[in-house]
Amino acid sequence: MRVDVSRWLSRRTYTATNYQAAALSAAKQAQGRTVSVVLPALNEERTVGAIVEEIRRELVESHALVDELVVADSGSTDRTVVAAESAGARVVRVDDVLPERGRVPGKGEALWKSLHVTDGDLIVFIDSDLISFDPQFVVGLLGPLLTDPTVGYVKGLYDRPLSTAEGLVPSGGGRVTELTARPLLGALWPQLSGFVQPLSGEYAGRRELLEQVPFVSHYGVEFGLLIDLAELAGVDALAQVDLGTRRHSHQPDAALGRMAGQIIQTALARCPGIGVPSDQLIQYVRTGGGIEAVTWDVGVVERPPMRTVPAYAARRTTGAPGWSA
Ligand SMILES: O=c1ccn([C@@H]2O[C@H](COP(=O)(O)OP(=O)(O)O[C@H]3O[C@H](CO)[C@@H](O)[C@H](O)[C@H]3O)[C@@H](O)[C@H]2O)c(=O)[nH]1
Ligand SMILES: O=C(O)[C@H](O)COP(=O)(O)O
Repeated sequence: MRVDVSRWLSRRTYTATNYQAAALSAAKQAQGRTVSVVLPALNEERTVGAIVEEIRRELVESHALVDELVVADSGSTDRTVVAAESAGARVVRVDDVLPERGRVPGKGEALWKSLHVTDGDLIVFIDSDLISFDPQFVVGLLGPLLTDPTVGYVKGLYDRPLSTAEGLVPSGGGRVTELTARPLLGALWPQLSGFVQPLSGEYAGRRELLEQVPFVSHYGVEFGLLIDLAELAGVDALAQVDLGTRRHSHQPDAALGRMAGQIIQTALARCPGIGVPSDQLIQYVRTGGGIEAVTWDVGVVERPPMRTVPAYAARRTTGAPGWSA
C-alpha cells in the first residue's frame, strides 16, 4: 500500500461510537456553528418517515445538535412528502428551487439545490432509503468536523449486508463501489484509495467547502465531490468515520449498470485531454423475439459551484429565504 494512503488511513479514519450527541452539541454551540441535515428523496415513503422521526427526536429535540432538518424531494409520486412532513421535516421540492437555473433530474441536483435552501455551517447528507437507521450516523459524521478544525469533509464507512432471495447476507452490498468506484480511484486517484465507501450516501461537510465545488447530477455526485474536494482542500482535509452497518433498498443490476455509467462519465470529465466520451450505454434484454438492445443516456451535468450562483450569493449576504414557499 502507498505510504500516503496508509498514513491517511490511520490519521483520518474515525469511529462513530467515540462521539456523543451531548458533547458535540456543546462544542457546536461554543463554536457558534449550526447544522443542517438534508435527506434527498425520491419515492421513499417506506423509510423516510422513520429516519426523520429519529433525527428530530434524538438530535433536534433531545440534544439540539441539529438545527435544521430538510427533505429535498425529487418529485416523488408516492407518500414521501406526507411521511416526511408528518415526521417533522421541512420538505423542499427540488423543482421549486432556483427555477431560473432549469431542472435536471437525479440525486445530484437535489443535493446541489439543497445548499440554497439550508443555512447550516455544517451540512449532513443522509440517504432516505436506509433501513434500521441509527441517529448515531449523524453524530459520527459530525464528530470529526466539530472536534478538529482541519477536517472539512467526512464520509461514512460501514459493513454492507446484501438482501438476496435466500435472505440477508452480511456482506456483498455496494456492488458499484466494488466493481467501478474503487477500481477507478485506484487507477486514477490512488491517493484517495483509503476511502472504504467512496459512494456512501451518508456524509457531512463544511458549507464553505461544499459551495466552492461543482455538483455532478444523478449518481455522479459523490464521486465528483470526493475528487473535487480533495483537489480543493487536500486529502488530509477529508476523513471517514466507521458507522457500523448500513442497510438500504437495492436497485436491480441493470440500474446499477447505469449508475456505474454515470460514475465513469464523472471520472472521465476529470481526466483532461481524453476528449468527449460517448454518453450512451447499451444494455440488452431478452424478449419473446430474441435479444433487444436498449440505449440509455448516462451523461451527467456539472452544476457550477453554488457560490458562483448570484441568487445564492445574495441570499447568503442578506439572509433572505432562498426557496419558494
Ligand atoms: O432522483 C433521485 C434519485 C435518488 N434520490 C435519493 O437518493 C438516495 C440514494 O439513491 P439510491 O437510488 O438509493 O442509490 P443507491 O443505490 O443507494 O446508490 C449508492 O451510490 C450512489 C452513487 O454514488 C449514491 O448516490 C447513493 O447515495 C449510494 O447509496 C435515496 O434516498 C433516493 O431516494 C433522489 O433524491 N433523487
Ligand atoms: O454503493 C453502491 O455500490 C450501490 O449503492 C449499490 O449498492 P448495493 O449493491 O448494496 O445495492
